[in-house]
Amino acid sequence: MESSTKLPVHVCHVKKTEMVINRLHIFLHGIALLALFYYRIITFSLIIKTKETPLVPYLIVIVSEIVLSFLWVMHQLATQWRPVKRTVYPERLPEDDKLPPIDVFIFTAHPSQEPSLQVMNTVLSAMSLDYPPDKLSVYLSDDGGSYVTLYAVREAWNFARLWIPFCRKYALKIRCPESYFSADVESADEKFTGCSEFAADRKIIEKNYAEFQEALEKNSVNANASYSRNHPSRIEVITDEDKDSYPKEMPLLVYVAREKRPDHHHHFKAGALNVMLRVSALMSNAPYLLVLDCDMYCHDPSSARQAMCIYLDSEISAQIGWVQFPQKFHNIISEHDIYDSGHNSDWRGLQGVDGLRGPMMCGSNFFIRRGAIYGTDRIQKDIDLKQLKKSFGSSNEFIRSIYKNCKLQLPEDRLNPAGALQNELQLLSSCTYDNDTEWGKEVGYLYNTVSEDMVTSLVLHCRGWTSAYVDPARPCFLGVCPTNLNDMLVQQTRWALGAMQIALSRFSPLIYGGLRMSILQSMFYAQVGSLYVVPLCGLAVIPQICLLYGIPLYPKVSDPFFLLFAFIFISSQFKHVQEVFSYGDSFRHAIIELRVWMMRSGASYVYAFWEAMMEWIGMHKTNFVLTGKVVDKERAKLYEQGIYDFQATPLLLVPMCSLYIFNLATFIIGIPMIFHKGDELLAQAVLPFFGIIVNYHLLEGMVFRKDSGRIALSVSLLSIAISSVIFCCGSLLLLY
Ligand SMILES: O=c1ccn([C@@H]2O[C@H](COP(=O)(O)OP(=O)(O)O[C@H]3O[C@H](CO)[C@@H](O)[C@H](O)[C@H]3O)[C@@H](O)[C@H]2O)c(=O)[nH]1
Ligand SMILES: [Mn+2]
Repeated sequence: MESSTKLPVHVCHVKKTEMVINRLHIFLHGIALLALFYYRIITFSLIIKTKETPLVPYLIVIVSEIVLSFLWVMHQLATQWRPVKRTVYPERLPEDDKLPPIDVFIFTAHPSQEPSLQVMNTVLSAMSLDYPPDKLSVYLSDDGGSYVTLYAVREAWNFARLWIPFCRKYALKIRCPESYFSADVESADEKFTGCSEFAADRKIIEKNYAEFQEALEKNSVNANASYSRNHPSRIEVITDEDKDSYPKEMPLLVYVAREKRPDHHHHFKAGALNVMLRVSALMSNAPYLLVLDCDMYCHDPSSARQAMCIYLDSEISAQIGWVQFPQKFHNIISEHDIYDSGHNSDWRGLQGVDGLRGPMMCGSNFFIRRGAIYGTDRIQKDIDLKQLKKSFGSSNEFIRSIYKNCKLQLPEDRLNPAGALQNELQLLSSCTYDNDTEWGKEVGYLYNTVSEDMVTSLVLHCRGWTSAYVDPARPCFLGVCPTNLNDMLVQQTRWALGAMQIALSRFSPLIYGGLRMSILQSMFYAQVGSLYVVPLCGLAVIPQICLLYGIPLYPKVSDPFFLLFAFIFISSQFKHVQEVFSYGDSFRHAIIELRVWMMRSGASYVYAFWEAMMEWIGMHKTNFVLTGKVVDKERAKLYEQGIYDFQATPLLLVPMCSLYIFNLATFIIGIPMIFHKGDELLAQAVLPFFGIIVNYHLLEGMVFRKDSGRIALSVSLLSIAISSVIFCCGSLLLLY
């Protein structure tokens, strides 16, 4: 024991080889970019004098190169400067009685878009985490206020009474029932093969699970009708008939539906999170919280202990605000994740930013310190109650809970809240509680964006909190991600919109963050994807038009500067492939990432840019469009075969198809021109050629495919019309 207490619970290694490669690349590529801008300044001043090339297209290309270089600098410096890898040793933690309590928050918003069986699996997996049950409380936030969900959570509690003891008795590695029963038994519990007691227990549980599943399915028939946007709040501790005692082996399970009224803005998930903070403060008030989306279950039951390795590491514990685990997905096929919905590039980036002051919160799968999110460390010692109420709202009980210093002094009637406690809970979950307080502005999760996780992380990092990224070999959490084009683009639109909303707000990363935290860290938040729409014009439209008219925008092949452009292009592609390889992915995956990035730019980023601008000038109100979670068997088949499913809304398809057709047409029509002026126009021919090859699947979808997932003829025709419009408008620019 003596020696084990001396061993570290957590070690952080700098990935030295990668760091050297990254910094060398940043240095060389950075110099090349400086040389490029030198070239552009020289040639631009020449053009002004000679007037041989139209100014406007040339300027658009320069602006595009500036934006692209800006995004490159933000990305490289923030995510590649100091990549690290953490290792944790939960077996070296102190005994269970010394571990701090944890409150788990799970969010669901719609009973039919988020099937209750999936949600309950998340609830059950969280309840069976390998953590002392008296120190674990699980809260389910139901934004749909649905009786279908309430019924499901009660049934889940009944099933948990069997499930949790079973998990503990056999120390199961998989504690999400759905995945346990669908997993290959050999791999799930190989140590018990041949054990008759285990086989008998398992059979009983399996039968009970089947009944539970059936009950939920029956009850879900009216799921859609049970969704409500107009309901009072409802907070219920789930127990059996005997409300006076709570089984010892069971963590507390609480159902929370906050009040919703049609004429109130509910601030999406951030609003729900803030209600959960307040409600849980009166019920269990754990100092640490685990936040989970309803589609993200706990796969490795040791995640809470792994997180505690960071929080209890005395060298860093005082500053650590949150511990983020990656989101990994059980519904993707890694060999052909054709929509890149595993987002491996994002997780690679988090390894990098973890070497600075830590990753952002990614909405789900993170443990956070309650005090950090309240901002309690910023409260002055002599502050009076009136001021506290201005920040935290009118509830005395809630304010008292802050000063209980997260000690568990639980109300006696919490299993069946009535009287004063019930009144307080109703107040704290009412839709007007936030009014005229600091909730959503300075306290709790911040509002006014659909990326509440990003802006809240930014502000907490600015307040001096750090964070840690733990990515063990066995995923701690597994979820569902989009496996069709439509859902992927809708999700990307929301994320890009969120980042753009933040950039246009008072929390604009480079200004707000740059002044308050390390500049490299603030660069992480400044990677605003929707800015890619600018280089999209500069690289996918203007050079192509100029190609047709024989107007060169890049140096001649015989000019030494041509090598510079070639170097920049090749070096960035090679670096990308190197990053993909070092994360353990294939070359094919690198191409998919490139292709998906182009599709996002040609669809999601365009709309996100537009919507954010419209909102900024007050012409539009954004909404949180839930990511699809219901699997359509027909469409799933296409995904399993690695074939793109173009049954997406035409709004998303038309911009990218128009750009594809435009590039294809300009390249083909431009071939004689390339032969005629190859020396001057080679670079301009490479651009459309590259786009056509990388996005060949679009051509397949429009022309060669006959199945139901092809691109509809109407979309192709509309895209041809729009590409002609692009050509005409672009040609007009050549006049200037
Ligand atoms: O008004 C709302 C809207 C959403 N949710 C919940 O928020 C979660 C995330 O929604 P989902 O549709 O699954 O979106 P994703 O795109 O998968 O979510 C990612 O992106 C979100 C920010 O855009 C983050 O909040 C998530 O944690 C992150 O996983 C789900 O549990 C929802 O039930 C609510 O509780 N209330
Ligand atoms: Mn999700």
